[in-house]
Amino acid sequence: MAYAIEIDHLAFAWQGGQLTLDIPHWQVETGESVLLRGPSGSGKSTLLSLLAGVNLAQQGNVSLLDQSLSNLSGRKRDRFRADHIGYIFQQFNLLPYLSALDNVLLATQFSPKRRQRVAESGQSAEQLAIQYLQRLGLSASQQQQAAANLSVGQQQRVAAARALLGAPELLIADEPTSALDSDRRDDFIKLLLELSEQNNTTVLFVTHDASLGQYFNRHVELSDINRAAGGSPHA
Ligand SMILES: Nc1ncnc2c1ncn2[C@@H]1O[C@H](COP(=O)(O)OP(=O)(O)OP(=O)(O)O)[C@@H](O)[C@H]1O
Repeated sequence: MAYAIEIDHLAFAWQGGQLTLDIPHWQVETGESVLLRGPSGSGKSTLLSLLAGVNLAQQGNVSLLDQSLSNLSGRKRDRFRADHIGYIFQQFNLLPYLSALDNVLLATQFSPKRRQRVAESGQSAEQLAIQYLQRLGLSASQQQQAAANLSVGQQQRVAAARALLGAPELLIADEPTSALDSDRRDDFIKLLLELSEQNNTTVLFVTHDASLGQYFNRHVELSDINRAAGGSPHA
């Protein structure tokens, strides 16, 4: 069985503090869409920072697509991330002065692999980026606007289009729907999953909202896999 995410004996504490994460074992299979839920402060963003290679675990191993992150140098980790993983962070990390469209195109500018996958689709990166933005509900004129001038909900959609462009094997989303009302949020998630499925992208979606579980193959409570949260792990 191939795993998109595999965690073994992971332990992480912020400096000088108690353990935030103590995860004996956890896996996400290739092709799954998984909702990971936990209340505010339970360590979701901390776990994602380890999956993004922004922070490194003090103990244990995190592998993405069968590649152990701790075996890669910082530079190689950046390359691996750009080539294989799409992220939607809580703060979106858009460049404020670039247009929405140019922000989406950044995904391919930093990754030859993603450019290659776009080329294989028979369309240009720009054509695909425009298609994604359109499907996510941004008009042609909004696509040309600087990211800073878009609403928070629109910025979320730009971040989603950027994460998906170039068909990364894995999409990791950190509560990307908090700025949307519930109808729009449900539409956004359905579309995100539909686009991911078209690209054969595995999805890990992190939220505090359990009502979203219905859209995913699997719903996991962080407290069920994380011993540091006080509960005993079932998985
Ligand atoms: N940069 C940091 N430095 C020190 N402690 C941190 C840092 N980031 C998070 N923490 C601590 O780690 C714990 C888990 O926080 P984290 O942000 O991972 O939770 P979360 O589940 O993502 O919460 P939310 O849903 O509110 O985003 C909290 O006690 C928090 O104070």
